[in-house]
Amino acid sequence: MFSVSSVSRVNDAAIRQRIDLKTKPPGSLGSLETLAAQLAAITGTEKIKLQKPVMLVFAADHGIASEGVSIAPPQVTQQMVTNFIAGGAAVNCFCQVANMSLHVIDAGMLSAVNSRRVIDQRLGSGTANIAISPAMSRETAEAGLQKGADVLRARHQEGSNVFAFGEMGIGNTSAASAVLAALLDLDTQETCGRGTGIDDAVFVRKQQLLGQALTRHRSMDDASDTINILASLGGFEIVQMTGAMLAAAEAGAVIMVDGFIASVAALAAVHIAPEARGYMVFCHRSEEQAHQCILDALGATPLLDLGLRLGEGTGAALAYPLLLSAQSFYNCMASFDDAGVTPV
Ligand SMILES: O=C(O)c1ccc[n+]([C@@H]2O[C@H](COP(=O)([O-])O)[C@@H](O)[C@H]2O)c1
Ligand SMILES: Cc1cc2nc[nH]c2cc1C
Repeated sequence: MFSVSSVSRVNDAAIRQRIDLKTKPPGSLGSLETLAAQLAAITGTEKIKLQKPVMLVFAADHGIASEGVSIAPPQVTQQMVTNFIAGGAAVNCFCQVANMSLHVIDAGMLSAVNSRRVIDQRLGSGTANIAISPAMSRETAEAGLQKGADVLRARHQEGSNVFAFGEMGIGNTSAASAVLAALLDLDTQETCGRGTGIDDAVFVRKQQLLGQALTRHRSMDDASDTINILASLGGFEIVQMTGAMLAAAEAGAVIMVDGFIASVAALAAVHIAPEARGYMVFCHRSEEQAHQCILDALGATPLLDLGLRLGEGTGAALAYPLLLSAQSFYNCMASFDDAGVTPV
């Protein structure tokens, strides 16, 4: 379904040398040097070229939300989508600062919003309750991967080569924690977190429900197959983000991963096509406790650590200026020769 090539390593030495010849002690720009090297390998050794940055926010609802596993009721998903298109959410503010264009995708909310500013990619009216039955059929999960890929390819054709991934979905930390447990063969006690900020009693109930979901899932045939995991435990936004990330990697574009839920989609994408990992920039460390399991599994050090746990793509929008700074120093900073600086 996806044909992803590894990020080329042939110019690694030239990229490293170019960074080392800039007017600074070697390594003194720290993680920004690693980031610049990655962006150069993806977009061009001579010059990093980040073009038309796009934020894609995938929204969907979750059957398990009916169990009260969030601080908010499911209607908030749609209310926040209305807020996104009105320009009033945190992600709108940060995209404006970063000069990123924001696109909102209805991947399957309880009901559609009547607006041409929402991209309709509905896979249904929310998933089934994963504690009781599969979230969706395998066919729906496959259609979701395809729909996610379609929206990405359309933006890529318009000239974008850097894509940030955010989401909105009441109950989606439950789905993401369940998918994570299945992908990494962990216990749901390790992957369950507090999402929007649930109290102790709700947390215990959420752990119980996720345990039930995993027991149900593990009794299925081919329970370790990634698409089966997404179908059984995932969400419509998670599966579409996975497809869109795979299409971005296929197109040779930069993938900016936001918080916990987007990182679970990234992990699923890497399980489907390991080559996709090289295109991914992990933008921030989420407060959701199991985020670290994903970062460890993918060998990722996030750019920011601000204690965020909002989602929406906020951490990715906040990180985009760092990508621009990496681009700027790589493309514009003088070399020792250019500037006549002789450190030894
Ligand atoms: O991405 C994250 O790191 C993150 C961590 C906690 C919560 N969220 C957001 O909060 C919602 C999910 O939380 P919950 O408690 O409803 O499962 C969903 O809309 C996410 O965007 C997002
Ligand atoms: C208000 C609100 C805003 C959000 N944005 C992302 N997830 C959210 C969850 C809630 C509850």
